[in-house]
Amino acid sequence: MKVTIVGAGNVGASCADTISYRGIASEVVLLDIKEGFAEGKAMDLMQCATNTGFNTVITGVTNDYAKTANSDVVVITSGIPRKPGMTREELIGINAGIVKTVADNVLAHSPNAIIVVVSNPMDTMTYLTLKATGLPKNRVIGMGGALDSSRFRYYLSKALDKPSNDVSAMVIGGHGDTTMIPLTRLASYNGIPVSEFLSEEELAKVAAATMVGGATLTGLLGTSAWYAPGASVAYLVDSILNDQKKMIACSVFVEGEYGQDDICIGVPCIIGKNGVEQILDITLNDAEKATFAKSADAVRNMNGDLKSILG
Ligand SMILES: NC(=O)C1=CN([C@@H]2O[C@H](COP(=O)(O)OP(=O)(O)OC[C@H]3O[C@@H](n4cnc5c(N)ncnc54)[C@H](O)[C@@H]3O)[C@@H](O)[C@H]2O)C=CC1
Ligand SMILES: O=C([O-])CC(=O)C(=O)O
Repeated sequence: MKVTIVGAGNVGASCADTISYRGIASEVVLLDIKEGFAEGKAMDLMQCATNTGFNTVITGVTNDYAKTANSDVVVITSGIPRKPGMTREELIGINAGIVKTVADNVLAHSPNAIIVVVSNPMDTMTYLTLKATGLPKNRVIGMGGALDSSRFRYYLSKALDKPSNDVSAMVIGGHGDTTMIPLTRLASYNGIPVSEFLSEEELAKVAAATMVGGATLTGLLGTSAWYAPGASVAYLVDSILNDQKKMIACSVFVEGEYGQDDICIGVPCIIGKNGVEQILDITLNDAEKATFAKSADAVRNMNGDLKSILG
């Protein structure tokens, strides 16, 4: 199975690292616009093979889309990341043009690929990719919920003082500092509601920390995070390539689910070889419904900024 990752920067390279280390794909092509950069990243990663014991072949190319031909999955991480103090939404001006061009280029060589959109603002870039390419909605998937949910589980595990992998929890809604919806009511510690162990106040703190999880890391690192984002993309790609049918919160095109239409927003999805195989339209309580509607309004509002590029 062949995966192309466009953008060999922090997230793209970290994703290639996890995909190869875990043997998720037999072939990974890293493509970047910066001369020699993807070639260097691929060479560095391939020199891990004997020490970590993987057999994936990673190739790096400078803007040569012919080398990406017949990819099963294409991951788009090209574009700029935010700096401390910025929102993801502020990246739209530069990233929209990059994402649209990249999506057109990859599809010219891999017409059957499933596209995973990572570049920010991710929900808007996912919508742009879907509308600009005309691909069926099952083949355009925005990655945000997998990462936000892993951060939610991390913060819950710290509050509970228990291992992250014993915590089950999900974040839906937009992938933004104010649009994310950590579903606290449904979070559990090995099947036991976390409200058995944590007060409402503690849970509110966990939810707030989750929502600004990306901003916190951007403040610490000077640019946005990459290890957990890369691993989250790899997790999603694994479910597609190996038809695992995992339930992952992804930004996908909704048509009536959660009372919304004509936006891409984070909802629980079954992810398999056909991409988005099902959207789980679960019952939210009144407060969650109101928060989801507000999140959807913000996401829809951002899509308005795409008018000039979508025509
Ligand atoms: N959806 C999510 O959960 C997450 C999204 N992101 C987003 O992912 C994007 C990438 O972040 P990083 O890897 O940290 O940035 P980075 O700056 O390390 O890497 C981006 C790469 O894209 C390349 N690039 C720019 N224009 C290109 C083009 N037209 N064609 C090919 N390559 C091109 C650059 O040369 C650079 O190497 C950012 O927009 C960031 O906000 C980052 C983390 C999580
Ligand atoms: O915070 C950012 O800008 C990058 C991102 O989307 C994340 O790490 O969640």
